[in-house]
Amino acid sequence: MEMRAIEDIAIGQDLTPPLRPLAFVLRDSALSSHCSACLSTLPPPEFPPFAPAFPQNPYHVPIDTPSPLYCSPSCSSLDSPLHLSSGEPHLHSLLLQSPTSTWNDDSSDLRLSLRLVHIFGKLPQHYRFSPKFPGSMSSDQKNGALERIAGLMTNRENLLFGENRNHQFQCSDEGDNSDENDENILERIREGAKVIAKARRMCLDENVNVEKQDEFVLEEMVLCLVLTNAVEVQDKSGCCIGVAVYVTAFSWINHSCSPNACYSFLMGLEDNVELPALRITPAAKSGCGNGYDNGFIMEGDVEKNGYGPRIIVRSIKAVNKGEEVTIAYTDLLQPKEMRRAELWSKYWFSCRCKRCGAMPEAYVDNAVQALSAANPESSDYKIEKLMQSFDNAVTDYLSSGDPIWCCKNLENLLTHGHLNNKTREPNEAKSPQKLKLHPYHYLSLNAYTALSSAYKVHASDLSVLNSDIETQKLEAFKMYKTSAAYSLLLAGAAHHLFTFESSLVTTVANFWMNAGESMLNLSRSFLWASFLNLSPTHLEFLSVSTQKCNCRCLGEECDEQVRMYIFLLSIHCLRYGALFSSICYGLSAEMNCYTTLGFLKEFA
Ligand SMILES: C[S@@+](CC[C@H](N)C(=O)[O-])C[C@H]1O[C@@H](n2cnc3c(N)ncnc32)[C@H](O)[C@@H]1O
Repeated sequence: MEMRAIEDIAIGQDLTPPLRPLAFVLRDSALSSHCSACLSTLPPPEFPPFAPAFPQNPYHVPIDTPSPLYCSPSCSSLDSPLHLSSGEPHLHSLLLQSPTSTWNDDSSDLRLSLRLVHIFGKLPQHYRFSPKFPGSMSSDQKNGALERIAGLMTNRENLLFGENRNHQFQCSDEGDNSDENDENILERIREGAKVIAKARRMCLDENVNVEKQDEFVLEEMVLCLVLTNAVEVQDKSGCCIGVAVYVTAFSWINHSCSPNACYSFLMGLEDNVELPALRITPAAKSGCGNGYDNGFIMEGDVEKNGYGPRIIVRSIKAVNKGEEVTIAYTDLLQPKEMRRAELWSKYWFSCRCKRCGAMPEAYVDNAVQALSAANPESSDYKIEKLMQSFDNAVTDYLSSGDPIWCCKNLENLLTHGHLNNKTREPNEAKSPQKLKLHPYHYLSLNAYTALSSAYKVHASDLSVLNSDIETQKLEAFKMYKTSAAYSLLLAGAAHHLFTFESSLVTTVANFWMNAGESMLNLSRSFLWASFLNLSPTHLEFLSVSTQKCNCRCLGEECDEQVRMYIFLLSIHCLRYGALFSSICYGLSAEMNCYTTLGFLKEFA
């Protein structure tokens, strides 16, 4: 199934109204920090949020389990009934009985499945299960009709029995360790489905002995449907806080590595008064009778949840009438093999989009793997080692929180490309253990992102912890500058790639906004005061900026000027970012930027 434009559509247009999810849940990690109904951030624990406290309370959840929390009684009354009646409260104790289960890391897919089993049970019969689905894609027809619930593909045949794998392995390289992966996913789904079935039976007070596979087929189907259709819900800062499954108007949109549409979320409970029309339609709809025949359902067709993060799809390229509308399921700045590996491990399909099939390879795919002119060719072995070193530096930073060590390591890798001395290529006596990357290389781009963040974190730690010590303030100031410089470099490098692959617009929008905000914060920093009142011991640092100044001003005035230039540059980056954001997210994104700029007027 695929979705097509019903008319010619210009760039930067809404393709759907904001669609409510069929069901959604928070990730385990966000359960204690966000409201489970409206997803707003909860106050810190000293001021307990609206925790269900007493058994007689209607929003009570019998808990020794990580339970949902709500920001208000109304949010609790919206979400608690579904939470309780789906069997979710029993899930945690069941998972505790199998401490080695991989579902213990995050149970959100299981919780989402439980909610969907409950919701699907209430759908009219014709939506529930369509083994003979009339509108399957032609490649699927070879393998027989697909299993669907409420029109949504379960993909169970593929995930569990690998019916489509033979075809997929022919056109992908992901099959190297496929046997092991196949076993893992099979076991994981079987185990997850059993737990869902048990939680459900406990809730219904039925016999919980679920051992034979045919006793949990429905649960398997729904869990596979979640793995195939669920979308990660991100907050404003891009953090994944939840997962949701949407109606077919969204879920039938296929992936492309060069998509013509993107999506974003609207949080909160309020509904828009004027809703944009749905401008896409299922490809198989014409000739298949009405929408019910092919399972195409809009949110109004099912019992309305009335809450949850709404999703909107927007065009990021002009789309012709009848053209397929596609979105990205993965990070488009990754090289082809990484995208394919991720799509395979997460969704179990081999991408058949034009960018993946392009011969010769698209410029962007070459660029994100480019090595510097010093070593234009190098073995995969060395690149893998370098990749590991980058990963280690970032992982160490995320786990130990030592930004300085991370920055040193990453800069060393970027500048010198040093590999661990012990790392030798097999059968190679003494290879020069260096590998320098091009600034567009995906590892460089990831490193700039990490460096920008790590410098900012360290600068903020320094300025808070040692706010009275002049040298520390100066150090913090330098770090803010370095962080801003890396975010600008990142925006510039990604922008170059965007000029060749316009679907990277969402990425560059975020990078330009980040660069603008970083420089804005730098120009507004109170640390300028200490920079301007430097003692003679710091003159060396001061001279770097004054030497470059052609005006005949005094050092202090000159620094004020530098500050103003940074400020002006930040405005340009923010405006540029806002322009791109308005394509991806609509006018509200642009307005947000101008609100920031409105504030800037006072500052100027
Ligand atoms: C969320 S569904 C999209 C709608 C789906 N085509 C359907 O018929 O319901 C995701 C599934 O669609 C298929 N799919 C999506 N994009 C694809 C692509 N670029 N190449 C191959 N298969 C794709 C895969 O089977 C994937 O698991």
